[in-house]
Amino acid sequence: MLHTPPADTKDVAIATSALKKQYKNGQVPVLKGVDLTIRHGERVALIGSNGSGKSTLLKCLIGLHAVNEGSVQTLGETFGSIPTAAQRAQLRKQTGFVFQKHCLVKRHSVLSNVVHGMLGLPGSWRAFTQATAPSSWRAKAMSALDDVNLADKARSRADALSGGQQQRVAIARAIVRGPRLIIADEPAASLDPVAGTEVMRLFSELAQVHGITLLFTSHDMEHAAAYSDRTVALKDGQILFDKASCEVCDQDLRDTFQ
Ligand SMILES: Nc1ncnc2c1ncn2[C@@H]1O[C@H](COP(=O)(O)OP(=O)(O)OP(=O)(O)O)[C@@H](O)[C@H]1O
Repeated sequence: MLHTPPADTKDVAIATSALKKQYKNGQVPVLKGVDLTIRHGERVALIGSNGSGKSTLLKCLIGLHAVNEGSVQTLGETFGSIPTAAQRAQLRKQTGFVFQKHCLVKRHSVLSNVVHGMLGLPGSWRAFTQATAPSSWRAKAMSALDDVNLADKARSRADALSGGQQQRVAIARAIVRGPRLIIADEPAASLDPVAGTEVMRLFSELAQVHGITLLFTSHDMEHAAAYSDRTVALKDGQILFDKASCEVCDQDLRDTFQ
């Protein structure tokens, strides 16, 4: 069952049409015609077996990978193969990324790591550390740290924090510029159950409070059910189902992972 696309395109955060992707060294296409529409403010979980193409799809949506056929529209930027440099800059400005490996600069302070979220903005060399950043950026970074309940750790070295805390810093770094979209690839995968649940809860709440569109991948079906409005399942390079997360049943999951 596929989700009905919104009638009004201004409601659309992400839309793909017959998206196909095959890696140059790949034997078969990874994505074989994906039609996906996500409205602004939706929280969407992308699920599927290992190798089903979830990360590839995320990268195509933000222009990190070239698309072979079909088109992508992300935050109003429409592109075929890859976005232009100007489109990429627009996407970068409005999108926050969080990955399984949070990639913090270990020897920098927590606050500096959040200020790094400003990189890519005009004058962004000043985001190299919190010391060179304008006070308004430091204030935004402190506010983002407050959002993830880590304001008291601002001066700590990043590597002095636990894995779960470091992932919360990565979330603060992703939201510091006030993105319209957050793309998160298995954000809780390397965390213990308690820290993972806390990270997902924060993500979902922040997205809801700030009206951010959230698209995340997960192998944890409890996370997908609890922290998204919609679940999209990928199988064999196509969407197997796309439905309200509260309607996903055991049979859907068996069909996805068998
Ligand atoms: N840069 C690349 N070059 C060539 N093949 C790739 C590349 N990235 C991914 N692939 C292949 O594309 C397929 C889909 O990979 P992808 O990482 O998108 O899947 P996934 O659903 O995110 O998997 P997982 O759940 O294991 O993270 C796999 O067969 C993978 O080997």
